[in-house]
Order: sequence, then C-alpha cells, then structure tokens
Amino acid sequence: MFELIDEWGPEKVVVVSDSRTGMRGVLVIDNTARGIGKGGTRMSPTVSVAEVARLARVMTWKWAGVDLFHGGAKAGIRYDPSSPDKEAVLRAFVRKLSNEVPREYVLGLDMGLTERDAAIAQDELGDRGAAVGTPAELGGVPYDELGVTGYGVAEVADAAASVIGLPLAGARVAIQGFGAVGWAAARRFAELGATVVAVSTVDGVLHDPAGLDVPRLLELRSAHGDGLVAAYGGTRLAPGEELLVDAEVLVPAAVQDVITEELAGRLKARLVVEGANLPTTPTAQKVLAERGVTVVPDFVANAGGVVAAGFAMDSRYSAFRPEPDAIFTTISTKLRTNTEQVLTEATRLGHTPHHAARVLAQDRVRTAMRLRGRLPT
Ligand SMILES: NC(=O)C1=CN([C@@H]2O[C@H](COP(=O)(O)OP(=O)(O)OC[C@H]3O[C@@H](n4cnc5c(N)ncnc54)[C@H](OP(=O)(O)O)[C@@H]3O)[C@@H](O)[C@H]2O)C=CC1
Ligand SMILES: O=C(O)CCC(=O)C(=O)O
Repeated sequence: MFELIDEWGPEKVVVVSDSRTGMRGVLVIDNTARGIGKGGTRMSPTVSVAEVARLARVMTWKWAGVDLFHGGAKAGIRYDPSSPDKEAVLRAFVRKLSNEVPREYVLGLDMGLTERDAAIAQDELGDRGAAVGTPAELGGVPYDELGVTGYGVAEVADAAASVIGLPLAGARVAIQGFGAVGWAAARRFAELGATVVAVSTVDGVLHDPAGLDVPRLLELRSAHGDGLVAAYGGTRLAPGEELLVDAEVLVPAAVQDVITEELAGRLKARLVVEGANLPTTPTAQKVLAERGVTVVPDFVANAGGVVAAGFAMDSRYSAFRPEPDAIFTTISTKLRTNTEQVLTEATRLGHTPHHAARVLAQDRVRTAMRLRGRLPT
C-alpha cells in the first residue's frame, strides 16, 4: 500500500471489514491542505483500495479546481449495490468509520449509492453531518436526483464546443452510462439543442443515428430503472460501441479507464467531456491530443457534484437549504469559466488539458500546504 503515497498523499487510508455482513470497505483521505476530506462513496462489487486512492486524488484536484475549501477523499465499499443486503452492509461500513465521520470525512454519492443510502448513513451515526446528498425531506441537497453533475457536464460541453468552433446545437452526442451523471447530461444536452444518438447501461447500448427520444428515455428510467434499455427497444450495439459511434461529442459517464490508448486512435468524436472520473488513460489522453481531439478533464467537467456537495456541506447543521436554482447557476458559471481557462491554458502551454488543469489545481494545493507548514523546509 505504501506505493500509493507520493508528495500529495494519501494522508490516511482506513480499511474496514465486517464478517457478519461480508462488508469490505476503504476510506482514503488524500490531501487536506485546503479542508477536510470530502468525496462521494462508491459501492461496487469490484472496487479496490487502489481505485479509491486514484479517485481520492481526483477529488483533491477537483476541489482545488473549483476553488472550494475541502480536501480530496473518497470511500469505497466492495459489494453489489443491487443486493438486498445493501442497507446492512452500508450500516456496517459507516459504523466502522465512526472515528473518522464526520470529523475527517463526510459521506456522499458516487456510483452505487443514492439519496436513500445517504439517509441511512446519516441515521447510522445519529449525526446530521455524517453524509451529504440526503433527501430534501431530511433537509439535504439531493444532488443526484437534481441531476447537477450531468447538467454541468453538458454546460461544459457547450463552453468547450464554443472554444473549438463546434456549434453544440445540432451536434451528435454519445453517452456511456445512464446513471445520475448520464441521464442528467442527456436531459441538458437535449435542452441545448444537441442530438443524443447513443446511451448505454450495463444492460446494453441504444443507438439511433437520427437521435434517441430523450424525454422517453428519462420516463423509462424513472419507471424501469435498469430495465430502461430493454423497455426502449430499437437498435442495440455491442457493449463499448457507444464510444465509437459517429458523434461529435462523447461523454463517458460510467467507469474508469474505458478510453484506452488503442481506442483513442479510433474515436470519431472531436470533443470528449469526461463525466466519469478517470475514464481516459494517460496514454490515451496523449493520443487524443495528437489527433486534435479536445478532452475536458474529469475534475473540470464533472465538478457540478462538488459544487452541490459544497452547498450541502455548508447547510448540514443549519435550517438553511440552498435553492436548486442557485446551485445550477453557480455550476454553470464556475464550470464554463474553468473550461475556457483550462483549454486556453492547454493551448498556450502546448500540453494536454489534463496537464493544464492539474497545474492550476496543484498550485492551489501546494500554496495551502506551504502556508500550513506541510512542505519540507
Ligand atoms: N454522482 C455524481 O454526482 C458524480 C459522479 N461522478 C462519476 O460519474 C460516474 C458515474 O457515476 P453515477 O452516474 O453517479 O453512477 P450511477 O451508479 O448512478 O450510474 C452508473 C451508470 O453507468 C452504467 N454503467 C456501469 N458500468 C458500465 C459500463 N461498463 N458500460 C456502460 N454503462 C455502465 C450503469 O448501468 P446500470 O444501471 O445498468 O448498472 C449506470 O447507468 C462515476 O465515474 C462517478 O465517479 C463524478 C462526479 C460526480
Ligand atoms: O463529494 C461528493 O459528495 C460528491 C462529488 C464526488 O464524489 C465526485 O465529484 O466524484
């Protein structure tokens, strides 16, 4: 595990397990120079310590990128989120972290967890501040139900499209993943006049070169959840083919490392907007840059979630609950500005947008580390 550590972190890794429920989980607190560890909590049957550490690092850059004062952290629970034992496993996980939550880490939403789970986490510690992303009825900010991250992803795509001279209205968009990020991105893309030609879930890939019916997809998702693909009907592609369809804009919004070096050589999109965390490998980023494909990095493009989580963190112990409109407006303004800045800086430096965005975020984190006396003298 020591090989996970570099000059930035992680500062703390807590591995927990529970024999009764079979729960195995990990909390990684990456860097707290700018504030306490914050990031969502993932539940997946395959999650690993290394994966959570990579995700926690993304959170360090993400908070710094939007200039909000929280540190990078992430938690992962290795379990199938569709299992009937989900609640017991989640409760066991939260209980084991009662030393860290909420003083050093506050749970939030990532793949596999919903607002209802955030409510359970809150309940388990009997503390209003244990989780964000809780339902509005509990005074929380239900940011996945609001669809803030996907909204931000489409806003970022619009800003990036303007920078590269691609009109988003009429552009074709392919989206991998139709969860909290994917569905909300599709909704906003449709509002902005783009044509969503492909969407996918684990169950399959829907494709219509003339454009899928987004309102119908959203209705079917509400009615059938994961059964959406079967319920929609129409043409299906093989898994992964959604990344390669004819579309100007590609939004990976599911899992990490799906755009490999080999695939990067074959992508047809001119613009990739990373809705997921870590969807493009570092070598693929270079290949895409060489091919003139613009990539907006995860910690810039999907930062809508942290903006909403930031509002939710502030309102945890008060009767004040931020209005969704204020959250959406802040996301649009902050993320559009950051996108333009990062793409302009990447051109100036002659480097990838990932590199340019990291330089900006690292400057802020390094400054905080220096001011706190955390750097070697
Ligand atoms: N929620 C948030 O606010 C934020 C999320 N992110 C990142 O966005 C990504 C998605 O998160 P989120 O939307 O919350 O997760 P959800 O669990 O809500 O949804 C994930 C979606 O991806 C689908 N999926 C999973 N694996 C694949 C695959 N191999 N191919 C195609 N589809 C797949 C799932 O299908 P099925 O339903 O069939 O399982 C589901 O539709 C993650 O990388 C997460 O870290 C980043 C910032 C904020
Ligand atoms: O911090 C959170 O609660 C949600 C945001 C998040 O996990 C992410 O951006 O990946």
